[in-house]
Order: sequence, then structure tokens, then C-alpha cells
Amino acid sequence: MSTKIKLRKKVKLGTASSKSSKDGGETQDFKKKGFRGNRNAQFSMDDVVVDVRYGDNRMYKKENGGRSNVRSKRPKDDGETLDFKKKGFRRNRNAQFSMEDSVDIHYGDNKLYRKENGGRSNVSLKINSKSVYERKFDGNRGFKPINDDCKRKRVYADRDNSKNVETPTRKVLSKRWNELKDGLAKGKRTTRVKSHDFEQPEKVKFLKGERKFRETESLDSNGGKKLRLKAVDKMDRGGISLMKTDAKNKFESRKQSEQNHDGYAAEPLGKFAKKKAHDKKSVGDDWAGNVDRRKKRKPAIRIDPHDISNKRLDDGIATIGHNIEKKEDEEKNTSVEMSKNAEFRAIKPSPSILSFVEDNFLGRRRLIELRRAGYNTELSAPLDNIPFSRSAERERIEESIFRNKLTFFAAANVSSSFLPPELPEIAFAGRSNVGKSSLLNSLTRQWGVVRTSDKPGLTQTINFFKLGLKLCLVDLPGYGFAYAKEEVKEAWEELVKEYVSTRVGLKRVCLLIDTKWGMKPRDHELIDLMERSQTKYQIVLTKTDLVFPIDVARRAMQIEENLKAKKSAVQPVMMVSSKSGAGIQFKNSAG
Ligand SMILES: Nc1nc2c(ncn2[C@@H]2O[C@H](COP(=O)(O)OP(=O)(O)OP(=O)(O)O)[C@@H](O)[C@H]2O)c(=O)[nH]1
Ligand SMILES: [Mg+2]
Repeated sequence: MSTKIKLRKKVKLGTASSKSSKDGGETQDFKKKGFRGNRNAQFSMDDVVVDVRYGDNRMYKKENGGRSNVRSKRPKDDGETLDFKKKGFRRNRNAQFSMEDSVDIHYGDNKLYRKENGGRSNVSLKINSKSVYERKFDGNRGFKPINDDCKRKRVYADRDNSKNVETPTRKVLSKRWNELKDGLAKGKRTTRVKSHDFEQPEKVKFLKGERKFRETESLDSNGGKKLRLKAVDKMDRGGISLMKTDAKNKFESRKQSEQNHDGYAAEPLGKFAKKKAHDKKSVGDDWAGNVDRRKKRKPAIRIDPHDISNKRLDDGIATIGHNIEKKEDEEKNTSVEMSKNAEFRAIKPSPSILSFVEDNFLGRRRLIELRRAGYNTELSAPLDNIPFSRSAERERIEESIFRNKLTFFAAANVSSSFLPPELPEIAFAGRSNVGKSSLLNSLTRQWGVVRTSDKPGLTQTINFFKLGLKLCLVDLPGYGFAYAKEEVKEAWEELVKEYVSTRVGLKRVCLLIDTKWGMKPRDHELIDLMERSQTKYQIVLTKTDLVFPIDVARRAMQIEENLKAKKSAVQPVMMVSSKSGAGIQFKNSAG
């Protein structure tokens, strides 16, 4: 049937066209079709082959990305002009030649297109007759021949293709396909597709009028076999059932042909083709009976209705096994914390504490609120925001005692270097970074006299400051976490303990507690020590601007309750913010 005429012509490098056919039929416009010259192209024997077979059976082969350094074979007669551009053979100067990239196009009575590599021009192109088509594809490949009326028609191995069987359109098929896949993914069994349709061999039992019946076997709940008779609509067979068996056939034939390594299947597949094959294969696998294989499901999320933070909680569908143990451990660990939190939230502050918090604008507040209350929110220095008291009396006291009178006069890192007490002393103790030095600054409105840092452990010695001629304020090093060596921190702690328990002239220790975190074991340790040594101490809640007003009140209430039995504790609990200045003016009255 097919006559092969091979002509090889060398096309000049850099020219934009090849020579016309012998009989002067239609001209191959290479320029138009992407065979433009490329002056920069390097000629190489390896990457130049253009085979064109004409006649009833046409065959084109073109490689090297459509560049002009090609050899061409011209046919005897020109049948049709090949519109390379239309078929996706656009010129691509940057295309890299690869043997893996190929495009095959078969023309004839049954036209067949195979296009790979995204339509790039490094292609081989063949036009064959029906016989070639049949030989190559064996009807099994599922490629789409094009009818004369330009309608796509599927070709199946087990079907008589000569009959013009009406098949569902591509759109309808893909819709059904998606429906089926969705049905399987959801674990629902659709009425059409059942697992035993694939697992058990089915037979058409008999025909009754227009309906066919098929016999299927399936396992019942007791493990026994059940026979079922199912009516099968003609359309059903022609549509979905046909589709799934053909998908199976396609997959199997592809697998076979890949194993054989002869004929068409021996051709190396391009990247795109491999991906396509893989996709088909996976789909084929599904249809071939791997319906048990479950799709990975996203763990369902539920929202805890009682959690105002709206955290998403895993309901544990996907976290079986060791994750459960992990969760249990976490629950154990957090249960203590959770109960503490719950305990804290259950605290009902006394009306006096609540009104104190409200009157002094303690807690996290909106700027507008602070501004209205007379706080200077425009100041750039973060801690230089102490409001002046609106009481003329208080202002007079502040002015005379605290304002601009703080002066550093001594530091000690061992008890032997303590100076003899000349003035009554008020010390500021607490964990590292709780805001001791900042409070000293905000009390006196002198920024820079006492050094502060966001890095815990800045103050490492006992620092003595004179406040006018009446008081001595003492900044103590912090305890707990700090950026310092363990032995150094231990030394500080010992020094602080020694100071608070033995210092003559120490009138009061302001024990600073972070409002957010409350009292920690080391704070209790120090309290016990001061109780033993009968040193007066007063709790000062710091950084109140970082928590809600209600929590400030709760924390104050909690501490007051804890300290009720303590003899050396001075009530009330103070609440301040060195940043906003809230609560500071009331501190002054203690002095
Ligand atoms: N938001 C806010 N931050 C504060 C407040 N008081 C202090 N800070 C910040 O907390 C950090 C620690 O402040 P310091 O005054 O150095 O704390 P300290 O207790 O002296 O720390 P050590 O000297 O390391 O023991 C600094 O970054 C301050 O700006 C406050 O009332 N509110
Ligand atoms: Mg400090």
C-alpha cells in the first residue's frame, strides 16, 4: 500500500526555505511553517533529518527545532500542504533538541494525531495509510482519529470500528469520568459503579427485550458468595462501562507494548508523554480494580465552641497510633496548666480592686482612652509617659520628693561592700526583666539614670540611688532566667537574699511581679525568706499595659488572697505600668 520515496536534500544553513517538489505541486513554505533560517545555528550532522514521504501515504519527519540546517526528502507529488503551524509546529528558536521529544501525525482515511512535547518544533512527523495506522496502533491505543466531518471518534480494540457507532462526546465522557472519580473518592458507591463490577468477572446472562442482564458475584456480610442479576442499559454499556473497560484495555495494552519494546512503543517518550502515560496508568490502575486504595483524606477540622481563641483542633481522624499517645502526654502536661488557667479565670475580683483598675486606666487600653484621661500619648520615649497627677496636692509632693532628685551613689556585688545605711532604704526586687529598673525611672521621671534592657540580667550588682535627701532607692539584680552563667546568677541570688534578710535600714522591699505570669516559685522563696527575717514587703504588679484590665484585677485579687496569712506583706497590691504610667502616682503616697 504505502510507497516510500526517499529523497535527501541538503538545505543550506541560514536559508529560509527548502526547494519545491519535483512536479511543482504545492510549495512547502518552510518559512511559514517554522523552518526559518537561523543564522546562528550551528550545523551538525547529528541534528539534521527531515524526511518527507508523499503519495497516498505521506510521511514527514522533521527534527532540530525547525531550524534550517536540514536535509529534506521531497515527495514525487504534493498531495496536501502540511500546515505545520496549525498542528503546533511553531518555530521555537530556543527549543533544545532531544530524541525524547517527538510528534507523530498520521494521515489517511483514518487520520490520527499524536502530539507530544507541547507542540514544539523538534518533531518527527509521519503520514501513513490506514494499514500503517492499524499496524502501529493496533486499535488499542485510544488515540483520536478524526473523521471526515472533523468529529473525534474513539477507537477501541474490542470494537468494530468500521461501524459508525455513536459514542458520547468528549465533554460528556469527561463529565461522567469526573463524577465517577468523585464518587469513589468520597467513598460513596454510585449506582453505576460498584467495586464488584471490577473485582468479579461479569457475564451477560440473557437478553430480555431491550435490556441485558449480567450476573455478578459478590461477598455478602457473612462471607458467603452472592449471585446478583443486574439489568444493564444499552446506553450504560456504551457509555460509562465502556469507558472503564476501555481505560483498562488502554492501560494493559500500553503496558504490554512498553514491555515488548518494539514498534511504536519502543519509541522513547518525551517528558510530557511520560507524564501523560503516568496519569493514564494511575487512572487505569484505579479502574483495574484498585478501588480499595483510599485517597489520602485531609483530617477534618472542628472548632471548639468554648474556645474563644478559635483554635482549630484536630479531631484525630488521621492521627491514630503514636499521635494518640503524644496527645495524651500533651494533655497530661497541659492539664495542670489548663486547670491553673481555669482557676485564674474563675477569680472574681473585689469591687474595690475593679474600681481601682478602672480609675487608673490599668490594663490594655485604647490610646484615645488614655489621652482623654490626661496621659501624654505623644511622647516618643517608650517609658517616658508618666502622667502628672491632677491633684494639686499630689503634684506638690511629687515635685518636691521625686522629681529630678535621683542620683546613683554606690554599687555592691558582695555584702562586704555595702555602705553603712544613712537613709531609709526602699529596694526593688523581682525576677530578671520584670521591670525593676524601669519602675525606678518612671517613679522619678528620669530616663537613663537607671539602665534598663529588654535582655534579662542587665542589673548585676546592688545599685544604690539617693532620692533627694530623704530616701535611698535600691535596684537589686534579678533572679530566675538571665543571660549569665549559672554560678554568677547563684551569686546574685545569694547577695539579694543576704541584703533583704540582713540589711539594717531597709524599710520595704517592693517585690515586682509580672502581671501576666504571676508569682513563680522563686518569688515564693524570697517571700518566705522575708517572712522569716521579718522584712516588710509589698507586691507591685508590673507591665499591666500588656494584659486586659480584668486580668490585672484578677491577678491582684489572687495575690492578695495568697498573702492574707503573711505577716510581713504590706497591703494593698500595687499595679503599675512603667510604659503608660498608669498607677504610678499612687505609688508615691507609699513613700
Ligand atoms: N510594656 C511594658 N514594658 C516594660 C514595662 N516595664 C519595663 N518594661 C520593659 O521590660 C524590659 C525590662 O525592663 P528592666 O527595667 O530592665 O527590667 P529589670 O527587672 O531591671 O531587669 P534586670 O535588670 O535584668 O533584672 C525593658 O525592655 C522595659 O522596656 C511596662 O510597664 N510595660
Ligand atoms: Mg534592672
